[in-house]
Amino acid sequence: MASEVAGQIIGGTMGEVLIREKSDSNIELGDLLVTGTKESFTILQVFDIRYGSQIPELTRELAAGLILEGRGERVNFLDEALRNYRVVMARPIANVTGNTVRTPKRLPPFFSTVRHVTNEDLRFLETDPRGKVFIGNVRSGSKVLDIKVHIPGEEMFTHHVLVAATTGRGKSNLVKVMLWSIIGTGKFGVLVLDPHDEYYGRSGPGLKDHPEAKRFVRYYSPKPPPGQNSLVINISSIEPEHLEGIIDLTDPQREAIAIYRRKLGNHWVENIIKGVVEEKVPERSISVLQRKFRVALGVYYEDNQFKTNNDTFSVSSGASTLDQIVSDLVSGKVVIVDTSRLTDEGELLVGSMIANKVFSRYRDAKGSDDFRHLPPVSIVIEEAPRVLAEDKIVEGDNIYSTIAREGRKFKVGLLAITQLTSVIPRTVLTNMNTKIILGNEMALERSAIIQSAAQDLSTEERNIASLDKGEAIVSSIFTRFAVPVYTPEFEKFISSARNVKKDAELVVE
Ligand SMILES: Nc1ncnc2c1ncn2[C@@H]1O[C@H](COP(=O)(O)OP(=O)(O)OP(=O)(O)O)[C@@H](O)[C@H]1O
Repeated sequence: MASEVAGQIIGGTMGEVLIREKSDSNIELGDLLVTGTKESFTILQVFDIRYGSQIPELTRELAAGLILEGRGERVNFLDEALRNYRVVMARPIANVTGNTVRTPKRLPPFFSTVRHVTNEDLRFLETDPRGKVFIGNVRSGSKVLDIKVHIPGEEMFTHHVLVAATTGRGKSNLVKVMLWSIIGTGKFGVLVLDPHDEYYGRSGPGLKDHPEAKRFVRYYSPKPPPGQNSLVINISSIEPEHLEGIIDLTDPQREAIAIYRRKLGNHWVENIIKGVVEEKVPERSISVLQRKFRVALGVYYEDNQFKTNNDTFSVSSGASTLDQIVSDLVSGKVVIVDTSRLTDEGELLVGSMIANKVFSRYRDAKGSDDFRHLPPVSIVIEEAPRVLAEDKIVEGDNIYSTIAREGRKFKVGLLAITQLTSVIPRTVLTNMNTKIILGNEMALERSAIIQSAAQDLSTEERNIASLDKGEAIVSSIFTRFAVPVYTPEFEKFISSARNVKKDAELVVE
């Protein structure tokens, strides 16, 4: 990228510095510009561009008319580049002196020149990647720089992450790249509830292709490939609280459940499904619960036997699956649970059961020596409003909202992926301290994200609307400013990552 002059500051305010663009410098929306010296400079980000002209509008209109009507082949303006130009609006986002980065509180000198950012300017963003999660390369507009952005994993995971974008902008791709970068470290347990079965890579590239996958990736599926694990969960592991905020229940149904649980212990679900009548429980409640369990668990009782339509919930096997998953997480593995054959409720219930178990394991250990050695656990949940939307939380706290609120204390976090941010309550959103914002054409969604971001993104509206696949803005309390990044396409990323020796990636400033 050229380091020559790209423009000159001609006025403005702290929130909107006006720059006249040099005619050939091709400044784009989202570009990072720099003003100052090598040792001490300000980075500005472009958020809008407009035309400027020295020629009165009426004259321009007349000239255009002459050209358009075929009478002005020779009409042109004296010193075209001097008289017509573009004015760029940019916002100072960081003051950099050596390795110290500050939020700008002063305007750059009036009339100073600006240039495009270079790799050298951003070296301060490169840190030792150990214990950190790779998000992508710094981006200036649509130009990708050779600077990798890593965020400290423990802090990021336990303070929750929100990945927001409309469909097809690369949310899953980004999360796959992030997870790839931590596999093999053993420092984090990550549970991926995968409703589209797209993380492991059953029939294409995926996390299974990581060189350390054998030791650090576990795949649970109703139809596991050789060497992986069956996702079979015994229904006797279900506790009434696992259903909260996941299956809609009325008060009489809750009471019925409490009676079955008290009288029949772990066999309560099985007996409801079987239709065993309990005193004081209206038959209607039982039949409604049977129907709800049939939808959520896929288990029903017919011809004197239990039947299942998804092979995941079982009456006879799978008693140790949850413990196995928790033990995988606690030993720093990425656990992918293929929930593609389950209904929404079934998937959320599986997640709720695992999350509950992890959460109580960590809560019980809190304060002990054991706790210090437990790795942080992050739970990746696609279409997060299914459990975090306002109405889901009002109905009754579910484990996901509990984790969003207090998981940090216990080293358990959420990585929530969503197309809809606006339906998630502000209290939950503000707890999500890293937001990775990909393209979004819906104004309402952009504004929900902007309002809850860690940095002031009020000028980013247009940028967010114009982001292409893989382009994102990372707003986090762990970055000094909202960093524009490009996350590579997973397939390309892993083929280059496999060619680079791990150590060679280690760039220490
Ligand atoms: N950084 C990228 N560069 C190029 N192509 C990409 C990039 N990220 C994603 N893609 C491609 O875009 C498509 C959609 O990506 P992805 O599934 O990650 O999006 P998504 O936002 O998760 O979509 P959905 O909401 O439907 O789950 C995929 O075909 C993927 O290969």
